[in-house]
Formats: sequence, structure tokens, C-alpha cells
Amino acid sequence: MEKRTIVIEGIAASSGFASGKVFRLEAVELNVERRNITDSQSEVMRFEKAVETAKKELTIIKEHAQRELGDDKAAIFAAHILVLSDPELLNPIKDRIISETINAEFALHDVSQMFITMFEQMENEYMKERAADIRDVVQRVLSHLLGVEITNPSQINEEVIIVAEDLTPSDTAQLNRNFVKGFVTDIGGRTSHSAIMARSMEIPAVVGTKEIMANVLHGEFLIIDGIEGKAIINPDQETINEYENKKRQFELQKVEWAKLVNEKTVSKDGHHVELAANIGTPADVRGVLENGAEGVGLYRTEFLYMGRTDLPTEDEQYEAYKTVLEKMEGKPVVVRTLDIGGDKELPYLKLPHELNPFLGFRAIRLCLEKTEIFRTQLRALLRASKYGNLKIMFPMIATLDEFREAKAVLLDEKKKLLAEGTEVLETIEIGIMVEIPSTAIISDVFAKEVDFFSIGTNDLIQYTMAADRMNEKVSYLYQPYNPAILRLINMVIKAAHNEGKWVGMCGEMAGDEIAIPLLLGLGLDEFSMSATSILPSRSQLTQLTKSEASQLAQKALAMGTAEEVVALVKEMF
Ligand SMILES: C=C(OP(=O)(O)O)C(=O)O
Ligand SMILES: [Mg+2]
Repeated sequence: MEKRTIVIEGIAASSGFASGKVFRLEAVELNVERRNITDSQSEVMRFEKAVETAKKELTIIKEHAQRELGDDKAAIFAAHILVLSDPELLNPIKDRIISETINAEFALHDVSQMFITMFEQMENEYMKERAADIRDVVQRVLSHLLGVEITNPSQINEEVIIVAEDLTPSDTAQLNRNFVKGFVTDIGGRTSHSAIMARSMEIPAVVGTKEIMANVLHGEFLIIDGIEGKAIINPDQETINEYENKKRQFELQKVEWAKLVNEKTVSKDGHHVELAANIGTPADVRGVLENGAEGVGLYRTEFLYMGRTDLPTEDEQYEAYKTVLEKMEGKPVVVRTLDIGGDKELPYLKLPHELNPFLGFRAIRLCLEKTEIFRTQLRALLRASKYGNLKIMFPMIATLDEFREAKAVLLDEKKKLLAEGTEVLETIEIGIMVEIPSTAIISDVFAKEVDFFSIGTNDLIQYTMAADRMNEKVSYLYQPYNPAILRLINMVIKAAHNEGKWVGMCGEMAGDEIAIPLLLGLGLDEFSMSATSILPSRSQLTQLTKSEASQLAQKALAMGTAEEVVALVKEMF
């Protein structure tokens, strides 16, 4: 009997197509029961031994990842080893074993669960991923305590597609890309570690399907569509042929894109725009360079402050900024000062709970009140400035006074450093994010005082449409092509150009295929996006003409709805 075809939808986490036999990677059940013990000292020793064994395994995985994936991807295992050396985690476990005379498994499970819950409850993707890291490490130690072997995906030695409920970062790092053609999971999002690793291994992946494990058997045939975010179980011959064809086209396309790595981004009628990348950590610079970005258009410095228990010191920050500037070798690097608040929390600042955090005490508002935090960051940036082409950008500027005040603090720190004899780059440009409508509306006034604008559409859209960017119920109002948004962007670009200033965009919209012709037409100077979008966007831009794009943009500005604009773009290009 012919097997039934099932199509499962999920999140496209790593692009490309693959097909092959399913390898179900089953999570082993690690049952933890509370037991009373008699000799707590030897129980603590048993725990310490399990931790040491786990560390040794992680060292081997780290070295494997270093060889296969590079230093930056291996860094997460160094972080895992550090978790297993962290007294904040280990001491409470040992204390519980001794004070309650309980078994190590239970103490480990209970204490780690507390940390995991704490991280998971944060309304923030990055911190949620830290919960996944702790879970991964704890599973490893638990398996040693319980004497249960966890499945080792590195032993796979035939061509397969992995299907799993979830893939831990260590699972992903052990995959041999000669055999593993792709993976599909029930859990995870585009920013989970396994998704990031899949992109750097360049194997297609679909995550967050919720139901793949319930629908597929070991050994069944499966197609992964890492572009549309689909998995097709038991496809018919026609579908198999169709996907073979798509795969060939995609490979050819990648070869074409790769030719553009060292090219400038110039439209068919000779108009040059700059393609830059958004980064969160110095490790991201490698992907920026490999994908041929002409600069960093947004360095989100928040990540330096997150996943720790206190503020980073001036020296720690200086090292991070210096690394990025040096690696970028004189290409522009726009560093955004701390944009904490909203969905990005810092528990150690112990800020009061707010009803509307996105409209609350965040970003520049917080920095202008807690000036020591702000001054420390600015000093670190100024000291690092001599190592490259630094530009400094303030987030969430709502009024001209905020900009003037922030700039005054920056100039004050610069003066102090110069007086101490510290070298500071003379030509640092100072700009702002345009992500609040009030600033877009009087951008003509701002343009006289700033050196550049970078339009943050993720927030500009949420504030213009009054629709929380984290709320699924109102996500239909995230409308980058709405003429209201296009008109604001148009105002900002015109205002800047009238004063001879440049305008970039670092929200998600900058790398969006439909938005790109409109933005080119409106005269955007710099597009900053995730590194993997650079080459496809460059390819698209080099096939457009500025003059046609301008006509398109003018028509779009006069339209009534986002749907009409999308239809117009699709019709013209
Ligand atoms: C780039 C932006 O900033 P973030 O996504 O970090 O808020 C934006 O708001 O568009
Ligand atoms: Mg923003």
C-alpha cells in the first residue's frame, strides 16, 4: 500500500533543500527520584566526579566543533564548561546534598530547575536560549549520575535527516555534515543555537514544527524545505522530482551569490548603496566578513550586559569593541549604546515592574538617569575608537533634548579622556535610531544636529501602529509596507539628504525582498541586515534600477493599504 504523504509546517531555520531517510533521535528519559542517603560526603564526591566526566566530554565536543565549525561556534561549549565550574550553580547543589541528606540527582535537578525557570520566564529570546544551555549541561551530568547513555549523534554513519523533539547545541555540534543532510525539530525558533549552527554548517533545517515526532517513523522518506519551512513525509514521485529541481536551482543560485562577496552593491543604473550587517557579539563578525558586508550597521551591545549577574566593566566592554573594530579593518561599525528595557531585561538592575515596558523606562531614558552605566560604556567605546571606523548611535530617541543631553555626556567623557592623554578617534560620527514617530516627524530638525540616522523599523512599526511586537494576536499590524510607514521613512530620508546626512535602516525591513525596491526608490543609503541576507539582497539590488524603483516608491506612497503596495511591487519586479 502506498504510504500517505503528510506535510508538516514549521519555522524555516536554515535555507536549502534536502531529502533522505529519517533518523529519529529519541530523547532518553532521565527519571529523577528523591532518595535519602547516609553518607553525604561520598554523595558530594559522586556528584563532583559526574561533573568532571561531563566536562571532559564537553572538551572533546568543543575541540570537534572548533575543527568543524570554527572558534566562534565552539565558544558555546567553553561556556558550557564554565557553567559546570560555576559555584553559583554547584554550591547550592552540594549544600542541598549535605543539609537534606538527599541524592545528587535530585539536588541537581531541583536547583538547576530553579535557574532554568528563571531564565525561561524572561520575555527575551536570548535569555530563553541560556535556559536551553543549562538544560543541556544538566542532562549530561544527570546521565552520568544515573549511568544512562545519551544518544550520540556523532555515531551516525549513513546519509540521514535527523528528526527530534529538540536538538541540544551539543547534539548539533556533533553532527557529521557528510551524513546528516538536515534536521527537523518540534521545538526551537530561528534564533535558537541549533538553528544558528545549522546555518553555519549550511544544512537545511526546519524547527518548531510541534508535531513532526508524532508523525514520522524511523527510516521513512522525508523532504526538508528550509526556505518555506516545511517537512514532507512520504512524498510522491512528482513531489520528489519537483524538490530535486528546486535543490539544483538553489545550488546554482548560491554559486551565483558567492560571486558577489567582494562586489559593491550597485543598481543597474549605477546607484551605489551600502550593505551592512547587524551583530550581537564580536563572534558574529566572522559571518559578516564571509558574507561580504561593507560594514556593521548595528552592533546591539545589550548582549554584553545579559546572561550575567552584574554590569560588564569598562575594560570588558573595551575589549569587545576593540575586537569588532579591529576585525572589521577600517570598515564602518555603528555601535548602538545600551538599549535595555522592553523585552530585554537586566534582572540585576532591579528595576521596578512596569505595566507597559515597551513604553517605559528603557534605552536612552535609563542611560540618561543612570549616567554611570552610560559613561562607562561611552568611555569604553571612545578608548576603542582608535582601532577602526567607529560610529556611535543612541537608541529610542524621542526628543531633541534627549539627543543633546546624550551627546553632551559623550563629549564630556571624550574631553576627560583627552585630558588624561588617551587617544580618541577625532572623526567619530554621532547618530540616532529613528524608531519613535515623534523623531521621524521632526527629522528635519534632528538632521541639522545628528551625523546620521538609522531607521529601526521593528520599533517604528510597533509604535506607529500601536501594536506590541511581541503579541501574536496583533502581529497582523506589523505592516512594513503600510503607506503610513513608507511616508515616515520617506520623510526621514528627505530630511537627512537636505542636510547632506546619510540614512541607514537596521530593522528587519532592510533585508526584506518586497521592501528592498521601495527603500532603494526612497533613497535609503545603507541597508543593515542579518549576515546571511547580504548576498541575496546584493543580488536583488544589482538587478534593479534606481529610476524604476523611485517611480514605484512614489506610487506606493500614494496608496491606501499594505496589500496594494505588495501587489504593486510584485507587478513591477
Ligand atoms: C533595530 C531595531 O532595534 P531592536 O530590534 O534591537 O529593538 C529596531 O527597533 O528596528
Ligand atoms: Mg528598537
